[in-house]
Amino acid sequence: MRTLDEHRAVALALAAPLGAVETPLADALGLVLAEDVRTDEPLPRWDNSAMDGYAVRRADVLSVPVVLPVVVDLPAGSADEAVVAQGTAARIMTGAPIPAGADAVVPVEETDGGTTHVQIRVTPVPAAHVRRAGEDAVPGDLVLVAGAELRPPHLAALASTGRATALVHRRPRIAVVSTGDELVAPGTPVRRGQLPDSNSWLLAAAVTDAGATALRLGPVADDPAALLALLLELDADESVDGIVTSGGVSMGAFDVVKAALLAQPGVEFVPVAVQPGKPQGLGRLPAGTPIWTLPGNPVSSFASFELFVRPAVRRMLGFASVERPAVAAVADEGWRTPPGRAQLMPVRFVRDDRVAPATARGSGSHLVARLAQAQGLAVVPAEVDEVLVGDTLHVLKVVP
Ligand SMILES: Nc1nc2c(c(=O)[nH]1)N[C@H]1C(S)=C(S)[C@@H](COP(=O)(O)OP(=O)(O)OC[C@H]3O[C@@H](n4cnc5c(N)ncnc54)[C@H](O)[C@@H]3O)O[C@H]1N2
Ligand code: MOO
Repeated sequence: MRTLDEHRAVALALAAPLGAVETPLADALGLVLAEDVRTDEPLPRWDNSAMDGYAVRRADVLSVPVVLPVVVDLPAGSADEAVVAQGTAARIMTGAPIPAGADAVVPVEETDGGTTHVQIRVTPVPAAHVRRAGEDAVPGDLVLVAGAELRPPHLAALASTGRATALVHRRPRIAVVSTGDELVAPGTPVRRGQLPDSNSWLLAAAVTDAGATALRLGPVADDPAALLALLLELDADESVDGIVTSGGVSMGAFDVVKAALLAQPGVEFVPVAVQPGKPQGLGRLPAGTPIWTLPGNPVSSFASFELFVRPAVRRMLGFASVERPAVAAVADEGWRTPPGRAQLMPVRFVRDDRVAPATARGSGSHLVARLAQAQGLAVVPAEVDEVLVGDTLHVLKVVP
């Protein structure tokens, strides 16, 4: 059997960052910047007012109250090349360029608000409420660094420099194929022996949640020839960057994924010393598309995606750090773990740094109903046979 860490490394090695494309800001959230971004302009672009009020020469308002004629109105967006001559004022709104001659802004609250003449009641400090050109960044300044994930403030920074697009690593498109004759689409009647397909929804959503685009297919029947044809079609499709399957990879007489791919030289099926998630397959199809074939038990699919597929998807997106954040947490309950296999126990945080199994009967790989309670996966090493109350655990946080 392969160890958990060995298989993680093989699974991750199937992925490389995808090529960089200019992408409209509207589509760029969550993608990874592929170039440094510098500003060509000073930011702000010109001296402007931080307040709605009056631009004045401070020397004219040293003795207050004083009444000045208002020579011009400057709303935000004004291109007026106004001049405030000695003994005059301009009415100015937040963001409007400071007129030549003015060196301070008096907020409207400190005046009578007049439009032809204004009474100024307070002497401003030098340069009061003037936002200087370039005080945020000067031309040539590095604003964003290659490798950054584009979060909302990053989009604001790009827009502020005048860019409508960003050069980012392309978003991967990942096909998700669930297999099994026993599966029916959710919402359709379930006769004895059948069950609703939950894995294609789980995995497609997990792909989306990881930042990629999911192409959800299936459930497909236990017909190896038909499945192989579908997988080869996806492999040949240049818009598909990876394939994830669920089910049909263990020792069953009808294990369709294994049967379909057994003759593929680029794909291997290996038991991994982990519970849940022991039967695993992965590799490349003939045209080079990476494929991860995950076990069908829902908790196995979930844990396998987290450990073996999500990091690869994150690498395709261009992330340097591809792992979930990990925390040390204390076991609030004890449980037995399978000997000789690492365990991925779905856990919830019961108090700040204490965790308990999220599903009633532990890490059973069929316990899908309450998997949604899980906030983390406790990774218990293979050498540990029992978790005791108070033990410190390594927990991958699967929800923010
Ligand atoms: N003799 C052995 N039997 C099994 C072994 C083994 O080593 N020797 N391994 C067990 C382990 S561990 C796992 S995990 C499962 C993996 O089985 P498969 O990947 O072949 O998955 P299936 O047999 O197709 O399904 C397993 C289970 O999950 C349900 N399932 C499958 N797909 C879905 C879906 N899309 N949505 C919801 N539920 C799904 C399926 O009905 C089965 O109950 O093998 C063990 N057996
Ligand atoms: O490894 Mo299976 O995934 O235990 O249930």
